[in-house]
Amino acid sequence: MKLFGTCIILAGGKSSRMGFDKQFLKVDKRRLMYSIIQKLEDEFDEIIIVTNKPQHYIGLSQKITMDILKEKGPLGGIHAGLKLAKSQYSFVIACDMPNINLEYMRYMRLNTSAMGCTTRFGNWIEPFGSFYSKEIVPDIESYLKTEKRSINHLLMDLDINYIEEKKAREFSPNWDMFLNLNTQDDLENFLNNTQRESCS
Ligand SMILES: Nc1nc2c(ncn2[C@@H]2O[C@H](COP(=O)(O)OP(=O)(O)OP(=O)(O)O)[C@@H](O)[C@H]2O)c(=O)[nH]1
Ligand SMILES: [Mg+2]
Repeated sequence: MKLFGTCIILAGGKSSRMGFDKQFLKVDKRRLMYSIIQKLEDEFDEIIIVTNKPQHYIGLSQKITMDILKEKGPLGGIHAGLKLAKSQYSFVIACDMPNINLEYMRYMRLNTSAMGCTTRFGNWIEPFGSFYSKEIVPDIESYLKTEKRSINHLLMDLDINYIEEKKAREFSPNWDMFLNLNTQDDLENFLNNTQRESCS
């Protein structure tokens, strides 16, 4: 089995804060999902999209799958993706992340051990833009049998390698590599900032 061949993109959320389904989010008239796929496809042997609307991906060469454990939030998506993954570790990202940093992904890949690698920010961890091992599938299953849904909380009990904030900021001083567009305001700010950058 390959160690790092798989990337999982989560696209099965409710987008309740944004008000429209974020898997169809467009930036500069282009689907953000397609930009994310393009950015990552040379880095991974397989890309798995875990979606609640598979009919919208017909014709794409990526692997499309759905949650097995439904209505459980992102951990349900990670679970379905890891089960299908061909490699031991998968890089897991969200469909609303426009600034994925490939340099940092490669750094994390080199530092992934045991059950995965994620970034720590004080007591918080960044659950997306992290590597997780297939090994954690049974842990997710037993965790989701309880009422709990928090990725942070689950990871506390697992043997994960953490990259500390200081190191991560060398790659992204303002933390924008973890930006995720949850609200209309997030989207507007992002569009304004990128326009400003491209004008300067
Ligand atoms: N497959 C799958 N993905 C999910 C699920 N819930 C959230 N996600 C994805 O997880 C990522 C992070 O979730 P959020 O940014 O909170 O998105 P969301 O849950 O759709 O948005 P809100 O309803 O506003 O919280 C996004 O890529 C979502 O599509 C789920 O139940 N299944
Ligand atoms: Mg989000």
